[in-house]
Amino acid sequence: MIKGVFRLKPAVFEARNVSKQYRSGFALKGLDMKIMEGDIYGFVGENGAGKTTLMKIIGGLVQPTGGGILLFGQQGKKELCAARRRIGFLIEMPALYPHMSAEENLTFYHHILGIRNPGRIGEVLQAVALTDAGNKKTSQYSLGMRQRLGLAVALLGSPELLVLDEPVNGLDPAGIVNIRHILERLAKEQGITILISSHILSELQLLATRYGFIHKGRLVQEISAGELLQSAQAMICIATPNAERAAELLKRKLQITDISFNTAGELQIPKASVDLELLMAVLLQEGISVEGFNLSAPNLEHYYMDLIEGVRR
Ligand SMILES: Nc1ncnc2c1ncn2[C@@H]1O[C@H](COP(=O)(O)OP(=O)(O)OP(=O)(O)O)[C@@H](O)[C@H]1O
Repeated sequence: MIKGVFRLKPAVFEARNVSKQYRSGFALKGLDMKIMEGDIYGFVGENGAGKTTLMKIIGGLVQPTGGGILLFGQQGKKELCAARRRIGFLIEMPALYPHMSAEENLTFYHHILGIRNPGRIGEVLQAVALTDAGNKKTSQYSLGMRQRLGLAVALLGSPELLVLDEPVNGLDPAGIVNIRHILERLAKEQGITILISSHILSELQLLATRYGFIHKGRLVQEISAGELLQSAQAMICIATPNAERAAELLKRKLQITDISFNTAGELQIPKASVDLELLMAVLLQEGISVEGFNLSAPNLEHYYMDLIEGVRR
């Protein structure tokens, strides 16, 4: 019998018990984390949780005060330096010369990075959908275009890993979707692994294949997109003009305690905590009219809020 060989993808990045202490206190506190080749790793945490600090440690811009990191399995000082050439960063926007075109700006970075392939500038402009605007002065670029140009700079060295700190921050909806499509293509067509932080969780959920939740400098949990979907977080949403009364009834008659209201004023109940037939029967019996009913898929935002609430308790 021929046995199939199941090969695990290698870790591209690993943090082992990483701490960073500033004078003001700890930014990272014994953080462990692993990004596997091919992951689009969504890095989620509130302001000040430590996301940028970790990204800066990956880039060598900040040194940890405890623990250490591995990049592509390498951990010596020299080896980490060499491994960083295989990574593209968009942590802070690279300086762009406003009076120069995108092509000229890229030529400048191309030179600084010592990249030999002259065709690379055209390739990265195409990858970020800026080919047609390549001759335009960057002073005339929108924020979304500038952000894509920043991504193009990060791509110049043909990285295997991209580290992106809130790349859609401040962009309009079209700009956000543009960036998502570009990143999806880079992951799918070029096999680039991506570490991306964002506060827009609904958007991040459309892109990421894995998530890491960081709270006060510690990684609280890692979960795959598949595990998120299988989590018990699917919600039943009920639209009724008598939402308050319905909630009170369901609490009293069915002992359902975790009822909330969404922004549309609908009742929200975790699917796992109800018997649907019984719930409908109670509402109808009590003369509560149900105008709409739907089941919302497990949602990254709910999952994260529940997780963090649990950690805070
Ligand atoms: N250079 C620094 N000197 C002192 N404290 C710092 C420095 N950089 C970051 N910090 C502190 O470390 C903590 C983590 O900051 P960090 O920027 O890594 O968080 P973050 O998760 O990226 O937050 P945000 O989502 O707001 O960008 C914060 O309390 C911050 O004030």
